[in-house]
Amino acid sequence: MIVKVCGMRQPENIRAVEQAGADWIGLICYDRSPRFVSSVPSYLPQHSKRIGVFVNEDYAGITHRAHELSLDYLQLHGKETPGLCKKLHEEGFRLIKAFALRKASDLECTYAYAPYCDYFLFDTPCHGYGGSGQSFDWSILGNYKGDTPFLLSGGIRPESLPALSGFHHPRWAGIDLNSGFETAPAQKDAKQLASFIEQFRLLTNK
Ligand SMILES: O=C(O)c1ccccc1NCC(=O)[C@H](O)[C@H](O)COP(=O)(O)O
Repeated sequence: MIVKVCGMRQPENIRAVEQAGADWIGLICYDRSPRFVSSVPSYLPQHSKRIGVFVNEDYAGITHRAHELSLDYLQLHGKETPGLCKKLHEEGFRLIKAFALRKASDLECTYAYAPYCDYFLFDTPCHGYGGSGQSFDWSILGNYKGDTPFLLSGGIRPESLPALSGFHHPRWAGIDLNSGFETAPAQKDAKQLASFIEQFRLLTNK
């Protein structure tokens, strides 16, 4: 299972979260977020994959930051079109498309993105696009019949372990952690994360 820790910014905290066992570390490239990464941190993940999170950014803006931060994956978290995903995919970028799920029919639009995306990320609808700390009804995912693997996101916190151990889906590939492990915006509790990640791996056996 992939464990992504999103919304990181501070160099020493990035290093600590990497050592805590995060497979992927998310850097928010959206200037309206309290977790916005405005410049290049003096330490960037060396072992964890680097994920850049974008909201309704244009092609030039995305590719500029992808090169600047040497991103491994681009997470598109807004209303990006399948056409933009196609263009980025054809340029060799690896993509994660995020979808906010309110109801089962919200899954229908995911299929148009499947040819261009390596992963989907299913999150909670909210005003600011992400990092809300709220979870959504995971039972909706029983209706997801696609082949693209997905990360479960939105409001996952230390107390979520029992619910995660009861969640099953053939395309479930990992979890995305953010505000549930924060001491301040973009500042994560690395000790709490290390303990959670260890227990999650034991529970899911992966
Ligand atoms: O984290 C943000 O501030 C953010 C802002 C705008 C778009 C996306 C954002 N975060 C992306 C993520 O992948 C979050 O981890 C995801 O929304 C879950 O966050 P949380 O509910 O706090 O666990």
